[in-house]
Amino acid sequence: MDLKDHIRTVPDFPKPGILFYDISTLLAHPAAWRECVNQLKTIIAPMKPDLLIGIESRGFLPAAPLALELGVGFTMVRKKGKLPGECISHEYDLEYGSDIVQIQADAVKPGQKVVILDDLLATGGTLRAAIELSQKVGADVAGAACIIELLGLGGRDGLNAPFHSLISYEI
Ligand SMILES: O=P(O)(O)OC[C@H]1O[C@H](OP(=O)(O)OP(=O)(O)O)[C@H](O)[C@@H]1O
Ligand SMILES: Nc1ncnc2[nH]cnc12
Repeated sequence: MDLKDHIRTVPDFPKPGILFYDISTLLAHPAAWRECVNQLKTIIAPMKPDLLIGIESRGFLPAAPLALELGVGFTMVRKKGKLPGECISHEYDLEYGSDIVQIQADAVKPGQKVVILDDLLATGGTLRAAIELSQKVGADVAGAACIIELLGLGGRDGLNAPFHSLISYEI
């Protein structure tokens, strides 16, 4: 099965000139979504993670079922102000300005081996921030994976962890 057959592209979303890669159609097709989770499992199981980390919000979608499949916990990296209790923050640069991601302070035990998931890698800024945040709270980041990788933006080059993607597009 070709997962690309189940990714919808939407021109000019969320702004003119952006071609949006929409995984809604993949999620809506149980067999294709099962195949996607299986492919992620094949890549991630050999890393033997203790915990999976999903990046808000579309990263939660592959990370949560995969954690169940692997029999490990799942935790969330979220935008600032969304998580209750004590949180650790990491600020990162955007094209214009900056943003802050957070994780709960007790979400990762020191030295725990984690794998970080998102739906899509573009510039890599979001995943890079999640990797750095995870390392800040003491995680051993064994790897990171996305369903979709947009090539030509150098996204994977700035990542301080082994990176895997299931499908890629030249943009
Ligand atoms: O590699 P980058 O250039 O950082 O872009 C990729 C990020 O952008 C999208 O998230 P978005 O901020 O749209 O949030 P969402 O998942 O809540 O829709 C996507 O889900 C990744 O997290
Ligand atoms: N082109 C794109 N499609 C979907 N999600 C994205 N996140 C960043 N760029 C994106």
